[in-house]
Amino acid sequence: MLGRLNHVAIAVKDAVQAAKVYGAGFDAAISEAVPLPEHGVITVFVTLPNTKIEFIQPLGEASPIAKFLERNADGGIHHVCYEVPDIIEARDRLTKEGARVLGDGNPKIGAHGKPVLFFHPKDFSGALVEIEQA
Ligand SMILES: CC[C@H](C(=O)O)C(=O)SCCNC(=O)CCNC(=O)[C@H](O)C(C)(C)COP(=O)(O)OP(=O)(O)OC[C@H]1O[C@@H](n2cnc3c(N)ncnc32)[C@H](O)[C@@H]1OP(=O)(O)O
Ligand SMILES: [Co+2]
Repeated sequence: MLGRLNHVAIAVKDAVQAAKVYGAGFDAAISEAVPLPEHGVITVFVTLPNTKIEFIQPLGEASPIAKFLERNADGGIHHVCYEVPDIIEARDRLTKEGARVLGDGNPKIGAHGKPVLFFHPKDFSGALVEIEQA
């Protein structure tokens, strides 16, 4: 049921600035900054051969990453995103195992135009986990 590692997200104050060193230092492909108001973030993606780095910057007053950045002023690894073949089946299996799905439990469309869900970090050894419909 577990697919590819779709991305590793790093929360930062300035996503464009944070991605610069990846472009200049690694000659990596950097996306445009994309605001996702429904998720309270601006995203900038760095493409790797086998996954992506997702830089996320707070957007709006109620950004879910605001407190994370208060705790980690220089930024920090925020979440990992795994692809799953069937997001509803994955949600139901994980909640049956006791993992707490965040929000109302219904998938929302994420940065790649696919349904996504998040699970509480306390149920995944301190790591915030996102799943994305492959
Ligand atoms: C979907 C678009 C895009 C995509 O890829 O497609 C994105 O990924 S958008 C990403 C931004 N959206 C989200 O992160 C949604 C899910 N996140 C949340 O709902 C919150 O961030 C939440 C509930 C995980 C934490 O919110 P907050 O920090 O405001 O809550 P607390 O301060 O009460 O924290 C509770 C507890 O969890 C620890 N914590 C918080 N964030 C993380 C984290 N990223 N990794 C690990 N642990 C985290 C925090 O330290 C608290 O622990 P405690 O021991 O109680 O102090
Ligand atoms: Co993400």
